Amino acid sequence: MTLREGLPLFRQQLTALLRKNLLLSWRNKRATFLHLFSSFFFILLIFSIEQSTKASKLASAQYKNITDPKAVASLPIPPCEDKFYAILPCFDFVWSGNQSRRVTNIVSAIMANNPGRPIPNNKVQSFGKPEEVDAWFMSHPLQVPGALHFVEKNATVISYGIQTNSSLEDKRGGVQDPTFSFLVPLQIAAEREIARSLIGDPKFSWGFGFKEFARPAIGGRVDESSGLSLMGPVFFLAFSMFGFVLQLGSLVTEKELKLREAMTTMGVYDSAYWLSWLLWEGLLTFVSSLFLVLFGMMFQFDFFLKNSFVVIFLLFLLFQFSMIGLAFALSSFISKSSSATTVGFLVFMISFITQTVTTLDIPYTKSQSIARRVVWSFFPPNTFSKGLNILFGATSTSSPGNSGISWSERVIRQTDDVISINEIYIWLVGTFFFWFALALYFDNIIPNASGVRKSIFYFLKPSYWTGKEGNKVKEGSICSCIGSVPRVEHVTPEDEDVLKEEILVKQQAMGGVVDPNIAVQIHGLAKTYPGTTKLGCCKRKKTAPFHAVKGLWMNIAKDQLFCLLGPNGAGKTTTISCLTGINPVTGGDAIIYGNSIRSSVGMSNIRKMIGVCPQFDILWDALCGEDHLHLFASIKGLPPASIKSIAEKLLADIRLTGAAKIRAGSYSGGMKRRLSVAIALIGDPKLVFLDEPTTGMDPITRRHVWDIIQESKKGRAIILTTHSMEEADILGDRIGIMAKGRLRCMGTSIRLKSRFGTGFITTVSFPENKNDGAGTSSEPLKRFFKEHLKVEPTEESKAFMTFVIPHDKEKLLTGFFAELQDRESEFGISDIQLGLATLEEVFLNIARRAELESATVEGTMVTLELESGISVEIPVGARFVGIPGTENAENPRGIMVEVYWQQDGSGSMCISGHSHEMQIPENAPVLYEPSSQVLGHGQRRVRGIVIDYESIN
Ligand SMILES: Nc1ncnc2c1ncn2[C@@H]1O[C@H](COP(=O)(O)OP(=O)(O)OP(=O)(O)O)[C@@H](O)[C@H]1O
Repeated sequence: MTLREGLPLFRQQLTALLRKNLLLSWRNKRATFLHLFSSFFFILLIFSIEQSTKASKLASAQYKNITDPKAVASLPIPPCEDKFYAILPCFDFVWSGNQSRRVTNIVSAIMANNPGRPIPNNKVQSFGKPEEVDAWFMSHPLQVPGALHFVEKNATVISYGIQTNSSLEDKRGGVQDPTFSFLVPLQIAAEREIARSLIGDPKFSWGFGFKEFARPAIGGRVDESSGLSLMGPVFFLAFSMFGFVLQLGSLVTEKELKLREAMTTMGVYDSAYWLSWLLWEGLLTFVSSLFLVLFGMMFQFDFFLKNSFVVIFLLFLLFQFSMIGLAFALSSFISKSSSATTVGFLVFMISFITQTVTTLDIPYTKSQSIARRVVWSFFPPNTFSKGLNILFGATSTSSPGNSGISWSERVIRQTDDVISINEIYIWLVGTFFFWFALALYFDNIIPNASGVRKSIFYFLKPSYWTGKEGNKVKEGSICSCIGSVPRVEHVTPEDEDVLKEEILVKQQAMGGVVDPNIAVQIHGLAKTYPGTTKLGCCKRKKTAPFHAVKGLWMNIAKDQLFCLLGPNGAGKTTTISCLTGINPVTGGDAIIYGNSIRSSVGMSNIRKMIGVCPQFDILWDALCGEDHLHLFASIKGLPPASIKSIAEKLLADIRLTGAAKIRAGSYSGGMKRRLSVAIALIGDPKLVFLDEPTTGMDPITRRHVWDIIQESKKGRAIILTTHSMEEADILGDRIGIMAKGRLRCMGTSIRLKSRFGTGFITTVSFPENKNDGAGTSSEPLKRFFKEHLKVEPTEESKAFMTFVIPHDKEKLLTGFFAELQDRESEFGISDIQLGLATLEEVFLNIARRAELESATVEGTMVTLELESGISVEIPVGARFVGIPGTENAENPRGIMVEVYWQQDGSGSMCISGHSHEMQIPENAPVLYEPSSQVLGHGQRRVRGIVIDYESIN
């Protein structure tokens, strides 16, 4: 099948990615709805607040037309608590002139004759001079609304003065005018009592009336946009945060779940990836901005009605666009999608603070330097709030004209302004490009989910632009110092088949021989994860380099399934990651269908011909099985007309037709694995990597997937890793076992079993009614095995006895078993079974040897508890262990035991038991002898000697 390339592939990928974004938004309806329509709720909220404020204002006299003012005849001195802002305890008034008896009497009369409410003594404070009152005011602010100052000039003249706070005070829609609330009542009272005192008639009185002007409502009408202008900037910012956080979350999720990496492995163009997000978010932003302006107009806000529609719409649209750029840039620094909301909230808080500053016109005034304005404007919420300021100012009832800003007026700077709406547009577009460019840069230099990044000056290298040189990527964060990576020491393989393969590959590589039957040729592939030194604030964290793969040499033929086995941490996944370009190699190379994995051109060719089923399912929870296959098929470049039928066939093959339209998030583990296998097989790839494809599957499904894999072998090479020996046995044409980063053996299943298995396993069964047990009557049978084959039973019970017969006895087996069969009744045998060792045994043997190899270097010991009660320290993986101190005349070299090993749940080697004690043969070489027998705290503990018994047996 011809896959699409170049521009047609770019277009196809872009369409598929846009469709994916559409589906994700559609399936995440609640979030998308909020993104698009939250403006309605914000506008409704502002409208409601404004309406209630307006209603309370209209209830106050200030906002009413006074056509027929009422006269007030009596204005008593009010209690000080009536003052809007009074600090308690307070005084109704204070006075000075208390050295005059006459004045004191006048004040007493003012208090006693206050209409409707005689003033008690504790509500009045007296002083000698006005200066003393001023001094008292300084230390008692807001404790009194007014003061009277009396001077008795002579017997017929008493002068007085009044002090009140002259500012008008507003409280909950009411207005308190100090003149009429406090000044006039004090004046009336003072004049009344002075007159009575001078005239000498305590009943003297006169008529008084006070009437305010008939007037229209103060300010004409309530400013309808006051609520919007106050709260709008914050609300609009909060509204734009929905899109910001959702965008950030989507990008980080794709990175965190390695979905982005999976698409890259499938060959997605970075340009298509970014453009798809940009177009989709741009569309959502366009619609949400449009709705915001329409809702604003619907609620009849002057701001939306008087300013030009296009002017407002563009401000919201460009602001949200520049926030998309900022979200793209920040996404590179976040590795967990759960952090997106936190980052969004942080950006909102910062924006809120800077917006408040911008509302005060800082730094957009002539007194501020241009540099400060430029720096300030790089943060989009700042220019946005300046734009809102200008537009609110243009429609405020307090501004002359208040007719808003038309399209043609956008270029005009308003009086005292240093920036016009048009310049704000330019800033928003500029900052979008600035943040977007930074996003692309950060995307390349910040390590991806596999810890891989480009050099910080990658864009300065011509090879980046021409794509001709190596696929140069680095590992580790940009803040960590990576030490020099030590070379992997070349070790000649112990296994003759591995050595033969290495020599062959080297010869082919040197001679430039390209065998047409070879799909993958691996040349000394090595991978070392660099040790890093992270400089924290308090300490330095250092990790040593780790050699995960230490030089692999092998050929993988076309039409062959190569099965890579190995314990946890053997380096299987790392090998696959290197071959698929996810991780850069440290040494060596691999040629896949003639393309080097070290070249970026080679890698992009390789991506077109491989399929990968990663170890962990990389799927979108919200997309269904069918969506995944359509998306990856499009990314691969399959002709659009064929995608539907190919997806249907693959779904049928993996038995997911019924679940094709169900979201992958609700699939079982096995269903997800099957979908991952199907994704790997899309587009008929020439090389398929299957990393533990059947993990988590039930036995029936597993067999079915084996059938699929078996069928897919035709015409392609498959590299499969697994922990299931049965799977390897059934599927693997060739099996390689890796341990500790090295290939330990390779060959067909039979070859491995015969070379690395302990030999032939014979199980002899006894009839059920045999009542004298395995004791005495089994002795002749044991003797028969011992005499002919020199083997003892490894397991025995009433029902059966198992013997392991070494390979070197193979020639004797025909005669031996013929005689055994003839003497069945003599030995009381009911059945005899003979088989080769299992692959599991081979695997354990190889893993054990690898453990022993590193344990002897690193000194990793475990304790073996012998049945005799002795504890022996032995290296992990040691099979035959001699016990020091057991030497005597009968056993000149002492005794030894065979240690049985198995893997625990985490894949580590642990002791499962040991054999009977036996004599160490004279000719058995010592493989490893510990340097000291004395261990910690002076306590004597025995350290076992590792005997190479296998070499003589
Ligand atoms: N990014 C990394 N940095 C440092 N060490 C790593 C990194 N990735 C893997 N390793 C180490 O490399 C070794 C090989 O890992 P790898 O995943 O290839 O093993 P594996 O054979 O696939 O094991 P499993 O069967 O558990 O998947 C392990 O010891 C692992 O801890």
